[in-house]
Amino acid sequence: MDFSTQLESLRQSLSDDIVGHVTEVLRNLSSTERLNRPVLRLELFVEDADEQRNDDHRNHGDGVVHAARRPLVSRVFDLSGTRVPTVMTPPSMASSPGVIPEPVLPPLTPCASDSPTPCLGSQQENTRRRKGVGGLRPARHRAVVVEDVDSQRQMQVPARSFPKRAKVDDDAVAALQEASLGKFVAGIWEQIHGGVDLDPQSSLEQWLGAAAGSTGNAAVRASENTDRITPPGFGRLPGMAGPAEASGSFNRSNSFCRRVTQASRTCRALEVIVQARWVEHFESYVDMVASTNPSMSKKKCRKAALLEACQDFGWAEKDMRNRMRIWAGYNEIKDAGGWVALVFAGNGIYRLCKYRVGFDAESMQTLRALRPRIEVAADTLHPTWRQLLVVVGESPEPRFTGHPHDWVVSPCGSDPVPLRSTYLSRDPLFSFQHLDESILDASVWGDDDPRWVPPPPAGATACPKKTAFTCHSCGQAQSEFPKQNACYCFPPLFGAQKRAAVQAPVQVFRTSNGRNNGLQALAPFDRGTAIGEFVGLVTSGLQDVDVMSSSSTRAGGGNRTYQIWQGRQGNFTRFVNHSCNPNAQFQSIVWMGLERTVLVSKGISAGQEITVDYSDSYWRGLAKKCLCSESCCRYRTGGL
Ligand SMILES: C[S@@+](CC[C@H](N)C(=O)[O-])C[C@H]1O[C@@H](n2cnc3c(N)ncnc32)[C@H](O)[C@@H]1O
Repeated sequence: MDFSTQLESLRQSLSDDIVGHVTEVLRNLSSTERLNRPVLRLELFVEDADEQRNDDHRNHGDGVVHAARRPLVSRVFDLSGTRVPTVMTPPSMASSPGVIPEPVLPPLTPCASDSPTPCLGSQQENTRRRKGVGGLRPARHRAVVVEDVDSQRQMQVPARSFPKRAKVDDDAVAALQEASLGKFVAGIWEQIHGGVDLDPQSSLEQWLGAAAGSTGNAAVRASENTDRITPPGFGRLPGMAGPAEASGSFNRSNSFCRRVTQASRTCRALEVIVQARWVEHFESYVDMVASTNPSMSKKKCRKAALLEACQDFGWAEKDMRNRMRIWAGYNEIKDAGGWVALVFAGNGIYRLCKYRVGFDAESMQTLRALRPRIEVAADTLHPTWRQLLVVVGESPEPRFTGHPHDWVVSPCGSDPVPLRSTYLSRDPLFSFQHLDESILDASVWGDDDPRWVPPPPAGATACPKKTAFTCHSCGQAQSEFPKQNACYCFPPLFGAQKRAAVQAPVQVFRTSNGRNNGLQALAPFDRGTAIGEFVGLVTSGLQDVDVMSSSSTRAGGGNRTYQIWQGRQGNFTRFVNHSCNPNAQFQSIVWMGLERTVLVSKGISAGQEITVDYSDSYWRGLAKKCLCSESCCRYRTGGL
């Protein structure tokens, strides 16, 4: 019997006997009653003890992760009654121990109906069925700071463990792969959301400035600005300067290199759109030659045009043909995905058009359906990108203006519609202000932010640097300055890696099954990755509207409860729907003394809807049916 057959047979017998016993015993343990959905994760490994000593070197020199290092058995059993299908753990996750953190959404009270408009009700426990209420702005009887909101429709952050980050698979063998349309589209989203600057005017200035700086040639100095653009002494490495100078010189080099890179990126986009347009010129010229020479075959007309082009370009016919084939690919992409797909294409476009893997009618149809969505993202995040199109005679006017999430896109490719229009039937006064940071409801809190968590007394911290703020999770120093910050729990939301200009790659989309809007991931989010902070109005005392309810500990002890309401102000986390089998969850964290709520991925692929579990406290007594369509749906017949 070979090794893999032996493993399979061992796996079978272990699964059926041992697992059955353990599950039965645990099912009756009273300690599991405290868990919402207790699960047992069982992982068995067979390992070579010698090999374990070299644990960091799991790639055995042949680039292959040996089968024995993967779990022999890896299964998750639902102890609440339902057996969850067997999950084979991938090698990269093989070492993550423990139970899968279940997404228990903080008792976020669901947005009653899809209307973000709240109504206030009594603060007493209300157990009868409620109807979702739409209507006017929330009226507060009185701005009351409640210490403990005991009401439904309040989301709370679960006191659960944070979904661990996926382990980087160091053993993965890097292999060159041919580009496919899927990768091409992923590259477009990456370009758009990655902070690339495609403003032709500034790029040109930067390019000239860079050229002047690097050649020292006065003839190419862009302007008197050149000295500002090109860092003095770029040819000198920071190590050659004294420590005092090194940091400043490094920062200037970073900025210079970034600007040159962006300028060359813009030039590349120009090159591709011009080449795509040239193909149209060529075809049009061939048609013209054919119409003026009716006796010539089409083939001969093409050949004549080709030879003429070869002469003008100064290239051999073979080179010209090879290039034309790739440029024709650019043109096909432009026809399906629009100019935007070319401008924001990464380097992958060359390989895609060269090898044409998956370059078929179906792929082009997919790209056609994506085009309006890509345009929404490009127009709103890079409002000047269309100025590049002037070179190919197209209008520089954006089609979509405003914030990226002012538009609701459709998976089928129909035109995006304004966000507001999707709420007007329920709430004629609907408006939504996009926030980067939560704002404090001064009528309730004055300037006393209830999210403030006092730092521990000096000396009580495990942080060696003894800075004022330490992370409650990792115990490391928190700072907005890269050199002082040692907490990397929530990049890119907080701390040194925070990139304010970069928007999370998500879009608000129209759901097809009556849930109004939802949030879709455009790029994958690894398990444990922070997607965004739940921001809105920090207030208190709202009833019968969807709010995130949290409480912080006062300096002198005791809790105070506050709510974050996203009805009129907030960010994209406002559009996350509930699922009984969610792929994200909310997590409470403290960043530099302020409690924050973060939407964290449990493992999300590009194109998936992002969902969380609103929890029982959200659905309890609610006259609404869950439409998550999961087989494990708990509320398909309505609230509990
Ligand atoms: C926080 S909002 C989510 C965004 C919302 N779909 C929208 O268009 O504004 C919560 C509301 O979405 C709807 N919703 C979310 N998940 C749902 C689900 N699984 N089934 C039915 N309705 C859901 C409910 O109307 C709920 O009040």
